[in-house]
Amino acid sequence: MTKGTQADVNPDLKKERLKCNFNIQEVTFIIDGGKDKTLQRKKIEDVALNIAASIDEVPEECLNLKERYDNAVRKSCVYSNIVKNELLEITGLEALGSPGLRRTADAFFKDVSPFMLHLGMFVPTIIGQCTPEQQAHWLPKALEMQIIGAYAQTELGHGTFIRGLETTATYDPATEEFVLHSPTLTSTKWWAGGLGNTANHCIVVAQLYTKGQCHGTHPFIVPIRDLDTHEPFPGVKVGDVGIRMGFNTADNGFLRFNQYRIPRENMMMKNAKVMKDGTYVKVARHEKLTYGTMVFVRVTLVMEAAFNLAKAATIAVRYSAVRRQSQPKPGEPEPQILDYPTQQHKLFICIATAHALQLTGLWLWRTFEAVLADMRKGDTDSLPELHALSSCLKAVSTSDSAALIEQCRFACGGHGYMLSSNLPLLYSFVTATRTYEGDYTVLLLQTARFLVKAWEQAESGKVLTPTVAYLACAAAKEKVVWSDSVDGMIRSFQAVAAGKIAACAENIKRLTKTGTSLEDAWQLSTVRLVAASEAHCRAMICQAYWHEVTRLTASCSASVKIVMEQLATLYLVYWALETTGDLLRYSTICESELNKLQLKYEELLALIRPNAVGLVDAFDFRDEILHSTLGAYDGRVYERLMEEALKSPLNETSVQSSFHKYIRPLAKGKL
Ligand SMILES: CCCCCCCCCCCCCC(=O)SCCNC(=O)CCNC(=O)[C@H](O)C(C)(C)COP(=O)(O)OP(=O)(O)OC[C@H]1O[C@@H](n2cnc3c(N)ncnc32)[C@H](O)[C@@H]1OP(=O)(O)O
Ligand SMILES: Cc1cc2nc3c(=O)[nH]c(=O)nc-3n(C[C@H](O)[C@H](O)[C@H](O)COP(=O)(O)OP(=O)(O)OC[C@H]3O[C@@H](n4cnc5c(N)ncnc54)[C@H](O)[C@@H]3O)c2cc1C
Repeated sequence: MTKGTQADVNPDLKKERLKCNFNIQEVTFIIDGGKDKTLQRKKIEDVALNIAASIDEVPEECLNLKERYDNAVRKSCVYSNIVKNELLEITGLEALGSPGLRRTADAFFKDVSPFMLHLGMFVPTIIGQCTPEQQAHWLPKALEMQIIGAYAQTELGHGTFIRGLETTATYDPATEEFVLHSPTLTSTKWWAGGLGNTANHCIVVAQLYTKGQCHGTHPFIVPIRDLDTHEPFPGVKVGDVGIRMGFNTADNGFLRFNQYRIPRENMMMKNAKVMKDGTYVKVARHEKLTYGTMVFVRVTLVMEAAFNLAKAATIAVRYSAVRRQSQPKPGEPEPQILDYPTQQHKLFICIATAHALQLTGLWLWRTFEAVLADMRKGDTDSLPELHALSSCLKAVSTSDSAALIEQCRFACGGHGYMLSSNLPLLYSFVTATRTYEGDYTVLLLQTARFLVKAWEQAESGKVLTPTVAYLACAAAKEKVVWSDSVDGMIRSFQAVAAGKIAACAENIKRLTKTGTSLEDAWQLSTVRLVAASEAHCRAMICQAYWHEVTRLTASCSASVKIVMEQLATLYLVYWALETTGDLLRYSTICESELNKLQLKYEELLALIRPNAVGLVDAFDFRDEILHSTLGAYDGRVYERLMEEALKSPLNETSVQSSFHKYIRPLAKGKL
């Protein structure tokens, strides 16, 4: 954070900080994943943010589309040099996935870097899908930025259904090349970030044909532009997909091939190979290992959702401490809007959800690393559970984060609608995460497949994997008695999930018994399957969040333990109240217990209130990263709004030329 002098700080914010009764730094360490991680992040920020401070002469939003793109490329090059020459020295290759790097990127780009997919997907796919020899060839070039890559999987006609992709890669043994082709309009690659004008290489996911047989989709590394002239190669047609809701500096592109040839070695061959004579050899022990990059990105998106929500919560809570409005008690001063329980209801769940997603995200990351370690030993048994876990957590975290960021904007009233608050841009960026890397509904249905199978295993008394172990109690018809203790609430959320999964399985069984095909029975059950999957995911987040809070605060000061537990309890109670219908159906909760729960919720809001600003300070965002007139550390909201307004190009002259061209002639009847 940029603290400035105490004298500059808004007096209400100053008082809030004095009220805070826990050690902010201890909470920062928990959120970052440990003291060492915080120190490393701060080191990275110190190096990168000095440069970022002077990177934009004109506010990004005042530039036209083309200028914004050029400016984003300029900044991406400056930033890449910092990463390459300074930041990677701090942490080594590990820095690529470090929170410090993610945070400092936001100081450079209010929107998105056209290089984001280079580091976000191109490099990870080289690491995940190439043989060691291929990695030795491509990785240094990519890390040195000698080549810039994109990830082109989605086509105009298909995004979700990967097996339906139409681009073909046909092996020609005579020349030992693959021939890439886009046979239809709908086979045009569409959406890839960085592809339109920036990338000179691209990972292309295409249907592989060899010896006249199709072997399904496989990834290829494809040079698409000349490294010197940057002109597209003959046989390649590439461009920008047009203006989008957000991501307008991300350079999302389209790509078509006309019988375009690449060497055989450009097939990414870790999981499958095509030999010189065209023989296809499967290496991987699991059918879906070519989907590995998507699983990796889904895992990282859970913490990405937490990060963006934490930014929005910081902006809205600080603003709510500064903003005063209305006069509920005659003759008394207008209260800070943060004192209204309805405002606390809008905002404290945002802080709690940012914690829940961050701690669940860290736990998921460790699970991912453990599965990778198993797979290196040839054991893919835990992959289905990881796919089910990462699918639903990606879906629910991105959806919750987008909805709550919009809630933060509502909580800031009219000023939240200003671009300079940064809430609109944050929302347009995050709402895309609900769609990309697997649409919300589609991913929940993937988890549902796993859950229905797990239910069948539970019913037949088989041992269940850890994340679905709770199904055993439901299958054994054990009644869950409601209790508002933390463990009691988690058990009840699990009972809701189990009840919904059981009802889906029951419905599918009923339909198939009466002659409906399994596919149709599944489709007819999908509305409930999505709801069951979401309930499972919510129960899992509640359990992981509480477990992590207990574990991580075991050696903390008492006040930190208290405030972290208050937030986690608030999260559980909030979701119990949001899902009362489900609890009434699947647990023993009754009306008096619901009333008690509502009171508990209101008490928690009051308990958290004095620590609200301290809690968002603990996210430790420097002003250069927040980019917000409403959320800066010093709370000089009105001064900053005025300063930004004066930067508008419409304030450069007191009279616009349009007055003389149109308004005056209109008034004079001469138009
Ligand atoms: C610096 C800033 C950083 C910011 C963040 C990073 C930036 C990133 C920015 C990103 C920008 C955006 C970038 C982008 O957007 S890149 C494009 C992303 N695209 C997608 O995500 C497409 C989504 N679609 C799919 O993933 C598949 O088509 C699905 C999964 C829907 C179906 O597929 P398919 O039709 O082939 O399969 P099936 O349904 O017949 O199921 C058959 C079986 O396969 C199992 N199965 C399926 N999948 C997996 C899996 N993965 N691991 C293990 N197993 C898997 C499945 O459970 C089932 O098992 P069973 O039930 O039969 O036992
Ligand atoms: C900002 C942004 C950046 C992107 N970047 C990239 C990139 O770099 N590279 C890349 O390859 N792609 C990229 N994408 C594409 C993205 O991955 C796809 O848009 C996403 O996977 C969804 O696929 P779709 O667009 O085909 O949606 P569709 O699948 O057509 O979805 C439309 C609707 O149909 C529903 N639906 C579809 N199938 C089913 C089903 N089986 N059952 C029930 N409902 C279903 C969905 O729930 C949704 O409501 C990007 C997209 C965006 C928005």
